[in-house]
Amino acid sequence: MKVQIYEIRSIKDAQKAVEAGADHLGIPYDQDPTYPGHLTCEEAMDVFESIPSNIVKIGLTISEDIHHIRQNLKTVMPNVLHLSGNIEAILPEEIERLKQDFKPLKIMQAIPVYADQDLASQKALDYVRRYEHVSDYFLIDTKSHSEDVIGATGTIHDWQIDRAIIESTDVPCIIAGGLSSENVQEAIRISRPYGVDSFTSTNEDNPIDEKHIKSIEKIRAFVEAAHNA
Ligand SMILES: O=C(O)c1ccccc1NCC(=O)[C@H](O)[C@H](O)COP(=O)(O)O
Repeated sequence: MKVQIYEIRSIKDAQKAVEAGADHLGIPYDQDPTYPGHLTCEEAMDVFESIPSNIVKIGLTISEDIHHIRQNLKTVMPNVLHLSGNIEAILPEEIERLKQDFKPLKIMQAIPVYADQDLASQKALDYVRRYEHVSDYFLIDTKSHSEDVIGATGTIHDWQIDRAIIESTDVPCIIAGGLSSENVQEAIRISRPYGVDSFTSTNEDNPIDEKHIKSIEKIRAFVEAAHNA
C-alpha cells in the first residue's frame, strides 16, 4: 500500500514524512502562488532536491492554463504532475502533448467526487474514461461545491464510489479525502486502492504562522494504519 502525504512545504517536513515511511511526497507550487500554503517554483525546487531518489516527488498544480503549467515545468520537474484544478479546463489531448514534451513526466489526474451525491449523479466515471489513456495515476478525491479545485477538503466521501472507480480502470488509484489513521483501514477494506493520501489529518498547528506544518507522529500513525490494513 503506497502512502502519499501532502502538503510538504519545507525540507524539514519532507524529512519528517520520509522518516515516518511515506512513499509519495506532494508539494503544491506555482510561479505565482495564489492558494494558501503553496510554494513558489524556487522554494519547491529546494524541497524536491532534498528528497531521496526512492521517494516519488509529486508536484501539484491547480492552474487551468496549460501554458502556465508548461512554464512551471521548465523551472521545476517533479516525477509526477498532479492536476487538481477544474478537470474540464485541460483536455486529454493537451496532457498527451505535455507528456511528450516533458518526458519522462508522469501524470496524476484528480478525479472529483462529491460527498453528498451518489455515483450515478456524478461525472467521476466519465472523467475516468476520458482521462485514463493520459493518466499514470488517478487521485480519487473529495470535491466541494464551492471551490473549483479538487481536494484539500478534510472531508470523506462514500468509499463504495472509490471501489466502483477502481474496479473500472487499470490506472493505479490513490484515494483521498478526509483520510486519517482512524478511518484509513476501513477505506482500504472497502475500496482496495493502490495507495492512500493525507493532508489535513497529518497536519499540526504551526507556532510561527497560520500555515500548516506536518506532524511526524500523525504521519507515522497514518502509515502504520495503512500498512496494517
Ligand atoms: O495540498 C494542497 O494544498 C491542495 C490544494 C488544493 C487542492 C488539492 C490539494 N492537495 C491535494 C491532495 O492530494 C490532498 O492531500 C487531498 O486533497 C486530501 O486532502 P484532505 O482531505 O485534507 O486530507
